[in-house]
Amino acid sequence: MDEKEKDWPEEEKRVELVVRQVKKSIKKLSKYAKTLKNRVIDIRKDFWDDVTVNLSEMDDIIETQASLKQQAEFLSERERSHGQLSKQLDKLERMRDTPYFGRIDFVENDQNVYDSIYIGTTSLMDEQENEFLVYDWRAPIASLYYDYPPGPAKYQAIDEEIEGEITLKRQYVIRQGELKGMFDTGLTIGDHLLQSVLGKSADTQMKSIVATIQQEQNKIIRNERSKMLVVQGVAGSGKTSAALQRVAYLLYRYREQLTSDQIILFSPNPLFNSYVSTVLPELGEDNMKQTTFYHYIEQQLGNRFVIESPFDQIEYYLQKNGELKDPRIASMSFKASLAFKEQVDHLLERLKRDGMTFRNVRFRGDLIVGKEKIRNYFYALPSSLSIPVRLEKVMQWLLKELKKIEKTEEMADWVLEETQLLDKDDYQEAFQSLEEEYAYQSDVFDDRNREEAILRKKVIKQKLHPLRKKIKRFHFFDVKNTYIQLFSNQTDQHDVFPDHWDLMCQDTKSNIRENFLTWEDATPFLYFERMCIGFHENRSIQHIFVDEAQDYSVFQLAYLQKVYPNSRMTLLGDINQAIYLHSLEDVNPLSPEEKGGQERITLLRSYRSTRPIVEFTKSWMPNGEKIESFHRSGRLPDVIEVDNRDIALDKVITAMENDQQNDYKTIAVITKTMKQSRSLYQQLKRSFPEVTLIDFDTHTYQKGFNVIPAYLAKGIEFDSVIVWDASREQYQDELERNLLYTACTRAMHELTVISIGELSDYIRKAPRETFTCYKVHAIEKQK
Ligand SMILES: Nc1ncnc2c1ncn2[C@@H]1O[C@H](COP(=O)(O)OP(=O)(O)OP(=O)(O)O)[C@@H](O)[C@H]1O
Repeated sequence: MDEKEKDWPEEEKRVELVVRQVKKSIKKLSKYAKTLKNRVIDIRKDFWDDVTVNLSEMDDIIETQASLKQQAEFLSERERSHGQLSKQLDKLERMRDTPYFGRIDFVENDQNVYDSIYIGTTSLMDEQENEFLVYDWRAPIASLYYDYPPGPAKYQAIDEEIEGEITLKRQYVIRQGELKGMFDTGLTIGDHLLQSVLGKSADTQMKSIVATIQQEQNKIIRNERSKMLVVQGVAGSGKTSAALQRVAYLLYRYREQLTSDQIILFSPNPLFNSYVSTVLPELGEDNMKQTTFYHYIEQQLGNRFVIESPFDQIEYYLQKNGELKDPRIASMSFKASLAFKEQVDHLLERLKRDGMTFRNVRFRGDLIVGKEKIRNYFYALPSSLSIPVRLEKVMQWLLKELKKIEKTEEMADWVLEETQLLDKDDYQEAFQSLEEEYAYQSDVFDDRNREEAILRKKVIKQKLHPLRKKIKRFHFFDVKNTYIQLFSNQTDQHDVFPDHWDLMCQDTKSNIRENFLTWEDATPFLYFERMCIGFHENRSIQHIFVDEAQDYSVFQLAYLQKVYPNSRMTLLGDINQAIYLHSLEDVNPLSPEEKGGQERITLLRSYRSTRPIVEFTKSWMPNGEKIESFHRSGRLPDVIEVDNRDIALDKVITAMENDQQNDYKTIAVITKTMKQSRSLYQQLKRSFPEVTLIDFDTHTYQKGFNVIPAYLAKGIEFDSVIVWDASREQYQDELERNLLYTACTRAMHELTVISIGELSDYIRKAPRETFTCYKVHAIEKQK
């Protein structure tokens, strides 16, 4: 009998004991929660009984207000406590099922007794509240479990480092409050357990990985030092999982200072938002804010511009097969480059001396302040002042000018005419202010004139209101015409003009004048505008997480850093999955070049896919030999080369039928473009009416069959993936290769790649033993 078997009865007893304690705590808390709930209901019901309302004298009014405030605070304090209790109860409910998942026996140096530390998703004390029955996985001591194999180990307690030895490291499978299995493990936590977790079906919601966090992932989760943490992780290495556990860790570690609304996650697409939305609540934490960069830009500029989405941009690129001779594609590449950012910064520098363009300020068609005058005022301000400060001063000056207009126009005839058009409420208000005035001056008997004066003031205020608002929003500054100075033939801006320069200038100018921003223009324009009028800094956000960070341009990251100056950044991505032209720049945050001011963690092991899928996909990627697979077995990927679309469709249908027989829950047919997805969907619907098409606006996806373009599948995974048309014609350049890699690496258990015509050269590079190849010719089909 080995140690483990010997311990089984004792371990079983301990599970029972802890579950009993959990149940007791649930009972106690439920009782308390019920009382609190009733109390809240009572307070709400009797709210007014306990408030002293007396409005006769000023003193009474103040007293009433104070009494109201006190009562409201009392109520909200109870409501808050009730909310916290409910959360605590939810955590305990989860513990009733799985109270803990791991244990280490740790003996501190210079002591001779070991402590058994049991680790679960939440801490639990014994009844006397003397001892921890279970430690929260985020507690300092729990880091031992993730960081060390049995042997010498240390951890950072609040104010000291504690060294000692781990004498046992054990993993449990506890379900429905019963011990089902246990394993003693080395460094890799529960290879055995990981196998079984990863072998399960993919879900439409991501899972929490607390029980099996790996050492490298733990470094990401518990990193507290870096202002900028960059994680380069191969496909399926657990970047997103680690990021979410990191959010949970930070919320626990800094629970006194940090709340979930001080954390933002920038995710790649709306689908992904819902995919990860359950992880934190599963851990008993509130979700952080989540957005996509596109959504964010839309919020900033969407009321003034129509903004192309990144997905439309990528569609354009893919449909043109990345043809660099295409002027639009040349423009995308140029506008995302560091060279262009330098030009924008150069223009901003020049604008300090010259070049700011303004608009005339007019009121009812009359010129109030001309653009030249504004320009002169701006450039007469001390040049030591920044552009935003000078614009602010111009704004103040213009507002003063408006005040003057208010005075001079008051007696104009048009104002009197307009008073007739005021509505009932305005008259009522005027009447009231007259009454108040007369209350103090009972000898004045000039009400007609006084009323007219009040109404005139009202009219002029109302009429000037929109203009005042515009001035406060810097409408007098002609940002569009100032920005498009970048697109001229001025030689001080360029050493060499990029390809298709004239056409690029023409298109950019006309788009911007028509209030349309292509995706490549959107962030540079916004960056430029904010550098002029000032950034609305958000100082409350403490942490930003950027997933798929390889797809962000220099502008986008520079922008985020400016808007969230107080925030620490965690950038997660995979250079091999870069699918935007700008991602190929050296400045890509995930590119291997060392950059100052960052800490870098690299994840090389892929957990998502079976070993055969990882071996196949890595063989055609640069530095692929560094990618490690987790030893999970599976079938070799099928690669099917056919010579026409009809046979390809047949093959997709057969693969889908097989997936159905294998009982796979989530199956995706992944295409290169949206256009392909749409047409394939129409055809597949005839054989599988339940198939779903995922497009730009899909926010959640269902189990079953999905048809989806590769760039929308970023970040998510499926049991089985069928890649539609991986032919040479479709996948040629570097971005297309990355897209193909992204598509194939979405598969957890099964991968089928279909090519109409000759296979893409990338796949041809894969060693023959990494996939099963079939060639199906039309002639064979006719037989
Ligand atoms: N330590 C772990 N324990 C259990 N499962 C894990 C672990 N790490 C990763 N996984 C699983 O591996 C899969 C991939 O994880 P995740 O999506 O976080 O990877 P990723 O690096 O963000 O992938 P990609 O860049 O390809 O989108 C998920 O199913 C996740 O649950």
